[in-house]
Amino acid sequence: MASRIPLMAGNWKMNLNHLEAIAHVQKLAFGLSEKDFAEVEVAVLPPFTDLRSVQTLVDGDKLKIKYGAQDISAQDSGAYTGEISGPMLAKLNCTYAVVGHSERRQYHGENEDICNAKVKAAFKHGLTPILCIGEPLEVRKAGTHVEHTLAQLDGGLKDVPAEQAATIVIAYEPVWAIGTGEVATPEDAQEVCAAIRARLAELYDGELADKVRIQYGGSVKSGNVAAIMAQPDVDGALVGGASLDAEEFVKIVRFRDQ
Ligand SMILES: O=C(CO)COP(=O)(O)O
Repeated sequence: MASRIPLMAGNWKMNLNHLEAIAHVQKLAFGLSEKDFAEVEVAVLPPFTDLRSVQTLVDGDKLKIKYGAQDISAQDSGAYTGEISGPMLAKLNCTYAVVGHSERRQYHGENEDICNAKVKAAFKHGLTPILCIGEPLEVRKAGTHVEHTLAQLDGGLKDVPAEQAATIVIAYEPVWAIGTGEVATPEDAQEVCAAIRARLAELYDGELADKVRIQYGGSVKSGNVAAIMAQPDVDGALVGGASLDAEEFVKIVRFRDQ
């Protein structure tokens, strides 16, 4: 099995302004050690308006914290009011761009075609997409959560070449577990993450599937992260609410100690 470096990413969603962002990243930098960064990749995903502040801090203090955006436009530039493009994010040295978060799918009508175009836009500009997939509660109840999630994976990766797909991050986020305190059991997370890896092997090949990092997201906290990370196909967490508390996020990064 390939050795996949765990990726702990904090999705701040629409929280923390650009000044609060600086204080928050400073707390993370203070709390995390060289050992943490040697073992785990740590990333923050702030609102667009915070990215410049985060970049300045990370560059100025040579922090090992990575950062990225919560969304990316499918377009490069032009008359797209309110959109932020891949070239703009690349210019800010972003590493990641989240694509297809369930809140974008739900509130902004993002479908598979849009997510696919955004995945391609991220790769085109040297950003790593974190493609979010996962089922709503009614689908889970109907027992078709694996098929539903894999269809989103297929849609997001349509016509994405292997050399790009090998570097993508997939986040399995069951919608019913997001912000609800209702965490999926470690077995639930493993079932779908294993199915995602198996589908990557079908779409590409086993070697590629072995390299791709698959995160779990949905009510991850310091108290449940270790059991989730113990699953063989879970390579990290996409953390919402708990990532807004610096001490808690540091504990999540140190999941091995929990
Ligand atoms: O949506 C999420 C991360 O992208 C998960 O959010 P919570 O951790 O707040 O449930």
